[in-house]
Amino acid sequence: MAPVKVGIAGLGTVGSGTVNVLQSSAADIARRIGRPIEITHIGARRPNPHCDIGDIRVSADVMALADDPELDILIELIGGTTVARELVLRAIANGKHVVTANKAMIAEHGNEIFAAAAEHGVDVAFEASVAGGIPILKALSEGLAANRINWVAGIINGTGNFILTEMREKGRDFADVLKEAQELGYAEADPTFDVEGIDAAHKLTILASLAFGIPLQFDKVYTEGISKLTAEDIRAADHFGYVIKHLGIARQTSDGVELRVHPTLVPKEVLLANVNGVKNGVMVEGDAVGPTLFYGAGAGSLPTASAVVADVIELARTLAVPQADRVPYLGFQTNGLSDQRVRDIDEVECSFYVRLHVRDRTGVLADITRILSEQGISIEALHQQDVDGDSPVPIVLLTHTVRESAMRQALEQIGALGDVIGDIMRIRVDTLGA
Ligand SMILES: NC(=O)C1=CN([C@@H]2O[C@H](COP(=O)(O)OP(=O)(O)OC[C@H]3O[C@@H](n4cnc5c(N)ncnc54)[C@H](O)[C@@H]3O)[C@@H](O)[C@H]2O)C=CC1
Ligand SMILES: N[C@@H](CC=O)C(=O)O
Ligand code: NA
Repeated sequence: MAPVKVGIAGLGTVGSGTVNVLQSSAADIARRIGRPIEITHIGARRPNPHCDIGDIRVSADVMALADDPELDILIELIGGTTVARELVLRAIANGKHVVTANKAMIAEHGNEIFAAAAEHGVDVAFEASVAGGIPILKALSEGLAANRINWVAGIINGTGNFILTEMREKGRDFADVLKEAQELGYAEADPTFDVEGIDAAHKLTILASLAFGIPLQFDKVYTEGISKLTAEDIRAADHFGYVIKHLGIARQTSDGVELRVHPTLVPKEVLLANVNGVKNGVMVEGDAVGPTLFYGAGAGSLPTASAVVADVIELARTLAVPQADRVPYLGFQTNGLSDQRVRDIDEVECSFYVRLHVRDRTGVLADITRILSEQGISIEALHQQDVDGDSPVPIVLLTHTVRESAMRQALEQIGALGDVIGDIMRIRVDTLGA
């Protein structure tokens, strides 16, 4: 049979990995599909020494791929949301299926892209966009399709998890580890996307849509990054029996869904607390299956290419299937998507870790506990560290479950006390069903 012809736009970390996997697994892929996959066109501004593209046609202008009548599938790996969106919409308009690793583009423009794809009868596959090589999107849209999903909680940014792990295990400096993550090809073009939680928010947007059958709503995700975490917090969390992880959490409640990305104290014995380095882990709790955990490399050239090529293989197997008969873009029929509301962060209920520094003066602790009690917040554990001389005294406490709005108001009042010095750190705690 004639080969399935694909074009690859972008020959960076993921693009070169995709070339390498398509080449190294060519014989097995042909055995799976019944015919070969051939890369016939690459969009790149410069060669990449990490892959050998032989005499494959190269265009500096990626739009040439969208207009190439030979291509069955366009693989978008340039990143960003402007040229990539234009490229993908143009390929769709020209009747091509699309595979992408671009979570920013799907989270922010996916609703528009899927509408265009439905109009032109083509598919858009994006497994690589969430948790790299872990087949979590396929798990949600197919493997767990029998379930009503209660919640999804995941470490979904490899760079951030790599930084937190190296800080905790080796006492390394934040900036130094971030630089290494960039050199290893884990970080986004703009690494603030990784450390400020934007990348995780893009991925959570996608996960939540596939879990709950809701439209993509990136603008509704509450997002906090990891850049303000200190070695002191990592040590204090450890003292109380927790590990700090940067989690994306999507939870179904009786009154709407919660969509939030923030550092979280997770009990040490929970499996997710032991997902380290660039690895990602995603927990999904379904009503029939109960809790499940998906683990693997969340970033990097070959692991991400694994997901890209799996999407290409699936499309190549099903080129003749009409779009209406395929797995829907978000796992639910577009006219079956729910319009339930997204809760405000102030409505969320959880327990909190709070760390602050105070002047060593009689009565300051009483002031703090009075304010907490006035807001209905009870303390589960409190640790006050001994210090020498007049140095500020670090106080760390854990609360019982409290509504976010009450915690916020209490911390505003505590912060205004004359004897509280500097910023107060508060981190949400989640036992993840344990
Ligand atoms: N690096 C990783 O581990 C992962 C990356 N992703 C996503 O995959 C996509 C690609 O990421 P990377 O390969 O890491 O980025 P990268 O920066 O290594 O590669 C992107 C390549 O596209 C090229 N490019 C950008 N705009 C172009 C244009 N207009 N015309 C021609 N070439 C253009 C760049 O020169 C670069 O070679 C992004 O959407 C990223 O978020 C997803 C999962 C993991
Ligand atoms: N920058 C991202 C790459 C994969 O999505 C990450 O570190 O997870
Ligand atoms: Na994935």
